[in-house]
Amino acid sequence: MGILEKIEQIKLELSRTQKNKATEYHIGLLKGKLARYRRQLLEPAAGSGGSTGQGFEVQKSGDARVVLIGFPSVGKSSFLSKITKTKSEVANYAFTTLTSVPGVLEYHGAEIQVVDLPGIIRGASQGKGRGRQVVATAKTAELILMVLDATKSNDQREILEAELESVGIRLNCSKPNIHFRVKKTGGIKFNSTSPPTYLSEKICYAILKDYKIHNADILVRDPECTVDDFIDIINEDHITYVKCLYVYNKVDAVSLEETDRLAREPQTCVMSCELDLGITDLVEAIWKNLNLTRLYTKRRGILPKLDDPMVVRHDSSIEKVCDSIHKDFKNGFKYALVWGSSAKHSPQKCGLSHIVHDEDVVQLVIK
Ligand SMILES: Nc1nc2c(ncn2[C@@H]2O[C@H](COP(=O)(O)OP(=O)(O)OP(=O)(O)O)[C@@H](O)[C@H]2O)c(=O)[nH]1
Repeated sequence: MGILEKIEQIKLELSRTQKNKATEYHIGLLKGKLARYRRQLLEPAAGSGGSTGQGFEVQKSGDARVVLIGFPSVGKSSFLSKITKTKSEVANYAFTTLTSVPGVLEYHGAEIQVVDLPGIIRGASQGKGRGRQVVATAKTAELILMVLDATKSNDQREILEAELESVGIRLNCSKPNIHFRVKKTGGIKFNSTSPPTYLSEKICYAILKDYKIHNADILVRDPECTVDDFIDIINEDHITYVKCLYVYNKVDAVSLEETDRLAREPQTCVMSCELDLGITDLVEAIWKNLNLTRLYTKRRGILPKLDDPMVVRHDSSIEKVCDSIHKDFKNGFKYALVWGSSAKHSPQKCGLSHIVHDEDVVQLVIK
């Protein structure tokens, strides 16, 4: 039996099994197996080089990457052509976007790469080479924009969420608070800081046995952790936690009440590409969600260039700043002078571990 059939069989069994206390052990085991097969499906077959020739690859560039995911004809190309310099083909028939069209959004001095992913993740959960690369691209994004059609039912969102979930992409959540370490000897040790509500030692042992892991330390630090969380932790290398903004387009075609209702949902923006509504608010929401830090670098005795910031990730240290200038830069580093909200006094003399804030001014002093 191929992996795809095995996956289908487990999904069928899961849908047929009633959820209750008596079946939770069985369900947990099935979920563990499902995650294992899905992982295998996404791993490139040995010798294939991970590609089928009709590859999909977009070089990462700029300060951050945003990917657009959505069903055909929801308006992804229209949106992309509004916010970026790249012109992409717009047509009123499905599947215009056959290959990816990367564009660059310039905002607050940052260059944000926006990639329109071809189709949805469909192919990937079927183990197709191209779909696999689409998933890999989505996993390198700092933000996913799920573009939805406000005139259609919410099924579109549920289908996309399930697709992303099945390829190991977790939206708007953080890694479960479980410490897990595989060891060479010593058997399996299960501990928790307070009694877990949903996880049991028995189910963790059974799942690990199925994964052929016989020696490991488990420490559950959050009592609300579930079996799904535990499975994510043992498959950690294949799971990516990404922020997602839900974007409802075509609100010109729905009532004001409906637009208002959608706009009030968490992590949601509404827009109409046709009427040019909500686009600037969405761009601002993208910026806020990316949480980038702008730094103005200066030389001694010269005012900083306020129109040309250097952009680094949130919570970056001076070391990261040096690395983004040049990989050897920190070898010659002596100290940094920092002005702005991260400095206790202006300027503060800082070392490599100092964490910078948005709009700080930094002067790097080298030996
Ligand atoms: N009413 C309305 N129609 C829109 C809006 N934005 C886009 N459309 C229409 O929707 C159709 C699809 O737009 P595209 O931008 O090509 O959609 P897409 O998601 O890129 O589609 P694919 O390339 O097939 O994936 C076009 O006919 C657009 O004119 C909008 O805000 N309101």
